[in-house]
Amino acid sequence: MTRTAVFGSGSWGTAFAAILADAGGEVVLHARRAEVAEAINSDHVNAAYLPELTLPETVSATTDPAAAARGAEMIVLAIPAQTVRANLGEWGHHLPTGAPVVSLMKGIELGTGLRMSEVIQQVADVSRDQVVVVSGPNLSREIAAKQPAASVVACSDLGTAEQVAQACASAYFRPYTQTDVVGAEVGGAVKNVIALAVGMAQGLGYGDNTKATIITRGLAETARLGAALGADPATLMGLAGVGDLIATCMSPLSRNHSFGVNLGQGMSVEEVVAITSQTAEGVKSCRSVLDLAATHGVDMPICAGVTAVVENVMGVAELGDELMARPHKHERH
Ligand SMILES: NC(=O)c1ccc[n+]([C@@H]2O[C@H](COP(=O)([O-])OP(=O)(O)OC[C@H]3O[C@@H](n4cnc5c(N)ncnc54)[C@H](O)[C@@H]3O)[C@@H](O)[C@H]2O)c1
Ligand SMILES: O=P(O)(O)OC[C@H](O)CO
Repeated sequence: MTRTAVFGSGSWGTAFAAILADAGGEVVLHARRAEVAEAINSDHVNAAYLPELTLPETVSATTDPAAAARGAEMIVLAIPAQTVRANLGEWGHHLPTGAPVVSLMKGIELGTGLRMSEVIQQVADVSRDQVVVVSGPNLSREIAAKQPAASVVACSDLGTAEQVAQACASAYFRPYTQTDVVGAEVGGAVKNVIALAVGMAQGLGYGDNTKATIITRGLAETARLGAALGADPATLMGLAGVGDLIATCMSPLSRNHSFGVNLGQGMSVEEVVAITSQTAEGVKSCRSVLDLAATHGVDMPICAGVTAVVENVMGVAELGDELMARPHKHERH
């Protein structure tokens, strides 16, 4: 039985803890708030994030990072992308030497342009072959309801990817191993930005042609950035690319999609931030994706427009006009 410490007891950390337990593992969740840990231990429920999910008995929780990490054979990180560096700085020294460190985050670090696996390697002092990325169409509430889903488990070392895949394989969660970590992370980070754009279009009242256009051209932007960073194009046609893009852009359960809908319906960025209690990664990562693209000379007009809206330098309606007025070009470019 694999013993795993999951850091971050929000929506995805909690749902992923259930996956690991349903796959036969023992899980300790690290929670920042004592009341969250107490409710998980006494009632087996994380009411603040996933009230409908009853956690298996083999999931417990603690607010003590050292206790969570003690004896863990695997570490899972399910925290906001922009706080990973600070969080690891705080408790990363408790992580056991040699254990795989699994990143569930979908974002690019602001200021450095680093992918989450790169931040983890830098701050937690772990090797590239030890860092694993899990990414795919995995809306936490559907997973919590045990609806069938699949995901990519990517690591430069295939053996480590297989070990993590084994630990999370269950009747409702099907992992596919990969060695293309870059592709998995680029797909996960960019789809959040594209989902904001699709949400904005929906909020403005536009229908499926517009949404399909944004998704498809969003995939083209993702593929261009992936190619510049050395990703395998096939990864972006898979679960961590097009699969996650479809789920996030189409689902009312997506926080990024919903954030965009609210903007499209006329709320200001500040108003939507004020009513958003969970992490909508695209709001921060639009800037870091765009900066990363600029560093590599990659054109990402949808991401640029979303960033301009999020940074309050362009209105939502203007974004559509700008994109439609761009010079015509060959579809492949
Ligand atoms: N929810 C999903 O469906 C889902 C699915 C796949 C991937 N992800 C990714 O997983 C990551 C975590 O997402 P989530 O949905 O669990 O987020 P969430 O907002 O539901 O939970 C975030 C968790 O991180 C903790 N945290 C630790 N340090 C924090 C800090 N400094 N500030 C704020 N919170 C802090 C919070 O207490 C909370 O437990 C994101 O990168 C997200 O894109 C989410
Ligand atoms: O709710 P979102 O927008 O963070 O999306 C959740 C997952 O990443 C979907 O795979």
